[in-house]
Amino acid sequence: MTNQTVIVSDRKPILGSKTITVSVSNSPLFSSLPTYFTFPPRKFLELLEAADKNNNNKNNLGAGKIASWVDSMRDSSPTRLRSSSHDSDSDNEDKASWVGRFPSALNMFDEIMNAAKGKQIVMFLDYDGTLSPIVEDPDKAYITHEMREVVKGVALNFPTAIVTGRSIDKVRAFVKLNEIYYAGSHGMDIEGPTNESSYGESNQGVLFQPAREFIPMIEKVVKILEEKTKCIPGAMVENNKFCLSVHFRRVDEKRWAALAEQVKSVLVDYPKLKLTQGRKDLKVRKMLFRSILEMTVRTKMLLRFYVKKDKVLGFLSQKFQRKPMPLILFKTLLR
Ligand SMILES: O=P(O)(O)OC[C@H]1O[C@H](O[C@H]2O[C@H](CO)[C@@H](O)[C@H](O)[C@H]2O)[C@H](O)[C@@H](O)[C@@H]1O
Repeated sequence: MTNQTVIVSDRKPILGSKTITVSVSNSPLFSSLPTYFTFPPRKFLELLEAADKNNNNKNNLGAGKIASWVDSMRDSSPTRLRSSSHDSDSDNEDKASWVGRFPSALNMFDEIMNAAKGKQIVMFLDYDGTLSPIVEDPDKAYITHEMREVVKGVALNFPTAIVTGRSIDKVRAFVKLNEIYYAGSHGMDIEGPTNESSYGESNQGVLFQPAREFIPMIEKVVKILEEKTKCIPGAMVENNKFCLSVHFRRVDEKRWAALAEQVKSVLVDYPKLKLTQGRKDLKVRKMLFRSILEMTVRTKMLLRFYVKKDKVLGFLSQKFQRKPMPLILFKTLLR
């Protein structure tokens, strides 16, 4: 029997409490998982980790890299220093350019339906900037009632997962739906629906937590970073359980480079943690796990949609090996 880091929890929705670790193969609990969510074998994770180690000390970033992060962070979404009219002008220009670039899912409806014949459609939804607007305070990124109902409706028809960098507890507290999968901490924490759903399967909080042993390290780094960055007004460190984010959005742009330098200097002592740039945040995590989540669905019998970011792009992919095709999905519904 192969021992995998899959955990079956008796935790209740929203507030996690106790967990127990089980071996997965031949487990009746595991076999109750819908077949479209199978997890990669431990060996696969180990191979990825080995590849990661060979990727020579990525946190040893030069000044050039920090400068390019700062530039791309500036471009990633409007900053608080710009006026609101500028924001809406640039948003409109941006929207016009991406609308022109990608096909509309509605115009391709028949093709999508043809592609879906005999397959199970599965939905992957991003949270921040997709189901909720991007806001300055990450603790206030609320989903509207209308959007919650949309997600619930989707989940009643298709297996639906929210994939996010946040911790599951935080995103679940926002979304408050039991019918969906939550993949928190960039896919390092996966939990199934906690009640019966209309697509027939019932799970009781099945978790996949391949980086569990890193929790103490993340907690330590959160504390160090909080201490180190407290002299920079607006800087915020968010503990996402298996990873963390350092938020720049409320920091004066003139201090971004200094903040990035501080983060980098802490990470030098933690070569197992990777530093990547997000939308006005720097993320610290063990590996790029989101792609692992995407690879968990390995059957050709699926048609997968990814709905990501405020541009509301959907990514349609029939086979996990193939590069997903971007298309505009639910343009009016989700904005
Ligand atoms: O799942 P991702 O798309 O990679 O993003 C994960 C991060 O989302 C949240 O931050 C983002 O949204 C915030 C609220 O709108 C915004 O203030 C922040 O600037 C954005 O980066 C979350 O707070 C982070 O922990 C996640 O890493």
